Amino acid sequence: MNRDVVFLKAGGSFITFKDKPVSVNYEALKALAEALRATHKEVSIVLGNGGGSFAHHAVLKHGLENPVKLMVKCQQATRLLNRLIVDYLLLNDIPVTSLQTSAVIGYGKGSLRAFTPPLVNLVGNGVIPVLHGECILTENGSVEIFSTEKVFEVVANILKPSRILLLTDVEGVYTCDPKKCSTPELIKRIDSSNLNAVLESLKSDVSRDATGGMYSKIMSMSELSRKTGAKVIVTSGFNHENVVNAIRGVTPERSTVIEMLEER
Ligand SMILES: Nc1ncnc2c1ncn2[C@@H]1O[C@H](COP(=O)(O)OP(=O)(O)OP(=O)(O)O)[C@@H](O)[C@H]1O
Ligand SMILES: C=C(C)CCOP(=O)(O)O
Repeated sequence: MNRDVVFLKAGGSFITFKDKPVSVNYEALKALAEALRATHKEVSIVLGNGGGSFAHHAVLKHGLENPVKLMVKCQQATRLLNRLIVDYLLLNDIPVTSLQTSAVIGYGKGSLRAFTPPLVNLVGNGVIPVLHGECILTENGSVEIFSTEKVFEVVANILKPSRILLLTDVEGVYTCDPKKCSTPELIKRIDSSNLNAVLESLKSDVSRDATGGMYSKIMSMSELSRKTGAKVIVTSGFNHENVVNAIRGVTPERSTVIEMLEER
């Protein structure tokens, strides 16, 4: 692939109102469409959408029911949000199509497997595949709740990303939850020198949603940066210039960069 591959997550905190079940933030979708319009011919984008007030809400509601019920209700929620996003982007002339995560990633013979030709062919032909966080049924009938970040971990083996961009409703990772504390400070960079301290400060966020909140996001992305050498940028999806710059490889001033280069 001769263009840079960029993994872009439209986080649930950005594209939905996470505290209001089944609610889409259309202002965010508009911002996403504008950023994609400005950049999709320059780089190869793999888009992933988070679960937000759709899937996280479904898991909360059905988490204690039997695994099959949880799985079908969760997948109904992930499918719905993914479709709303894909249809919105298509209406805005962005060449996207949906890839149902649970149809291309699954367990077989005890390990995680991915059927990647559809993904590779879409990206190779200038189409933006839209994957999503998902509830995945295992061989023994249990359900694994996969964040979009985990999906990126799986497909990164095939489609080596040059950079990974996580769009949320806040400008990056702060010293404390900017929606709850009075003096949050933006952490501009996370690397091996401060990773453990940052994770320690995020521990209390683990239980906020079904995939471990900001703590699990940083855990997963620092590991992926370590494995691939890719820079990960967390920033607000609402700042058009920042998002376009980040997709093009220019780190925005108001963002958090996660880079674990030294241990490769
Ligand atoms: N220290 C922190 N720094 C930044 N955000 C934090 C922090 N602690 C908690 N948060 C919360 O994390 C939220 C963003 O993380 P979240 O896990 O919801 O991301 P997302 O990927 O957009 O969502 P989803 O998992 O639904 O896709 C913000 O809305 C913020 O309130
Ligand atoms: C809750 C489910 C099914 C996955 C959500 O994925 P995420 O919002 O990317 O963490």
